[in-house]
Amino acid sequence: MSGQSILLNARENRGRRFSSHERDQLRVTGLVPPARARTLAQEVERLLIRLRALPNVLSRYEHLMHVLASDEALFFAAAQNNLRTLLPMIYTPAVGDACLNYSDLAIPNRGMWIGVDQKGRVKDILANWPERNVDVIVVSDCERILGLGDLGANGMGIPVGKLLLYSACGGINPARCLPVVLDVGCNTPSIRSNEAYIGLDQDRVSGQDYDDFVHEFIASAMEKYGKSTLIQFEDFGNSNALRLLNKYREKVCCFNDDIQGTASVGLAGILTALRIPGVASDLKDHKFVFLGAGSAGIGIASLITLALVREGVPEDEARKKCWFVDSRGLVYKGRANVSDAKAPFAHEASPEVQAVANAGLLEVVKGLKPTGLIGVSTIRGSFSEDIIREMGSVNERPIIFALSNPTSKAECTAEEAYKFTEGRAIYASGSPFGSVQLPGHHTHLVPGQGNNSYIFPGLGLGIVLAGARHVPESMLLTAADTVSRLVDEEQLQVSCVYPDLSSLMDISAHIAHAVCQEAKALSLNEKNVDHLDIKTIREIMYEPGRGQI
Ligand SMILES: NC(=O)c1ccc[n+]([C@@H]2O[C@H](COP(=O)([O-])OP(=O)(O)OC[C@H]3O[C@@H](n4cnc5c(N)ncnc54)[C@H](O)[C@@H]3O)[C@@H](O)[C@H]2O)c1
Ligand SMILES: O=C(O)C[C@H](O)C(=O)O
Ligand SMILES: [Mg+2]
Repeated sequence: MSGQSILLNARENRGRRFSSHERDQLRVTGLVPPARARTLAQEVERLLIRLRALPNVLSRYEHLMHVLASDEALFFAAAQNNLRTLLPMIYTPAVGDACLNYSDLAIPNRGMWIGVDQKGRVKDILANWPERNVDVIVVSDCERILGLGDLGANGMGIPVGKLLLYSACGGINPARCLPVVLDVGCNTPSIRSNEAYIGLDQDRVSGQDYDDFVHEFIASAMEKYGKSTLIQFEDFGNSNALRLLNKYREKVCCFNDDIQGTASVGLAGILTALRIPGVASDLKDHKFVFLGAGSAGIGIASLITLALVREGVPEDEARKKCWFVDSRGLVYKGRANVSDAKAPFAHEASPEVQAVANAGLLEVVKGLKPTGLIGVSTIRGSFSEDIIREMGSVNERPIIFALSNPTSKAECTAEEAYKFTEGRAIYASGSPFGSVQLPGHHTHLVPGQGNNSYIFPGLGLGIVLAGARHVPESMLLTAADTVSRLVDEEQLQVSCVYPDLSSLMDISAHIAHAVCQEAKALSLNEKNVDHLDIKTIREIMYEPGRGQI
């Protein structure tokens, strides 16, 4: 490799960090400025200063994508050592803005867009990806990007962002990550009317054509990269997400992050809340009302059910702990438009149910008196002051999770949840909110970020290390237990139900260890995991300037 090609290769390039000896050896002397070699820590500091000086979310996103494309070690060193600062710039909420504007961003291409017009040629197109080994593929058809809807090919920011977290939080080598958008069209006029739109200018395909295309992609990816490559389905629309998961979960090493990753992080937060004084300490004694009965809500409720079954509660009874309100109101047996996915959580039309069946969320909360309210509806403000106050009046410590992303879609803010419950709410949100100091309260309250980013990097790492053939639900359960266990007393004191975000690399090592053990217990591991204790896993995780997996 010539000196110039080293500098042009993001994986090799170390810019001004090459020592004078390396500069001579690699023949880059003269091609980088002559000042004395800088350290990675100095470069990270400089990058943070630069980011602070940039005027807005999109300029910071653009800048970071350029750093990523020119100096990967710098990007990931900055991210791993400054997760609290960098995550909101590359993931939710910034990635939402980035996707809305993707066609107009001045950023290098990253990932693969495979168009439905290329049906029959997917294998050949995949051959264009330069890497021979891929551990994780995150694939989206972009029909439901965060709570922003169908963004078509602009949704690439999501698979890219998820995989950046695989490396920054889960220590997967970035060279072994493949972001994919399956461009099956877009039904959002404002996205397609942009003359610079990067996707296919056509309506979404559906039905058999859609299924065949998705299948061709999965079969081609398996053929090229092997059966142990993990496929993460991300931000598919509601009509396809669960259907595709059920179709492939036993056949392919895959999971759906919005259903299963979310379920795991949701359950982790709930399990942690049980340890806070004033909250019933037994999961059996809880009742949850979900606003939104889509992938995320059904996913969380299904895993709560599994957690209760594990404690000996019969499945039917366990399901009764979860209630759903969707855009048509309370979900109950006999109501119109109760899909197969919602049906297991449709309650008998008892007088108690009928009394609130046609009322809004406030009446439902008044009637059912839930211990927890979980927002997965994409509707900002749907947890109104009245509703939050009602949760506060029926619970000493109400659990209020506003999980919709990005920030602009959160059902309520952290401040609203705390203010209207006099600081008693146990609050978490999908996108980050800062800590809150209520007047007259001496401790500040710290909202947890109930985001599947606590789960998928470690889950994926464990799956890759074990060479797991499938991803059974018990892995999601074990990941939830692990995250919950890692929440310390200090976090609980400030009402935070998740561990410190900046320790995500360590959290992922713990999850990966638990997942490897689970794979072994179920004989799903193609690889030996006996030597993989937490310390060993932590040591082999990708960290710039250190060993790589
Ligand atoms: N925090 C996380 O880790 C996480 C993970 C997954 C999804 N999410 C967020 O959750 C939201 C939902 O995601 P999803 O995958 O379930 O989407 P989805 O499209 O599958 O489901 C959305 C649900 O909301 C319901 N809804 C829409 N308007 C409503 C209204 N006015 N009142 C009540 N319900 C209404 C819909 O009927 C549907 O059931 C998104 O904003 C997404 O970003 C967060
Ligand atoms: O992407 C996120 O931040 C979480 C989740 O997968 C979502 O779709 O909202
Ligand atoms: Mg998602």
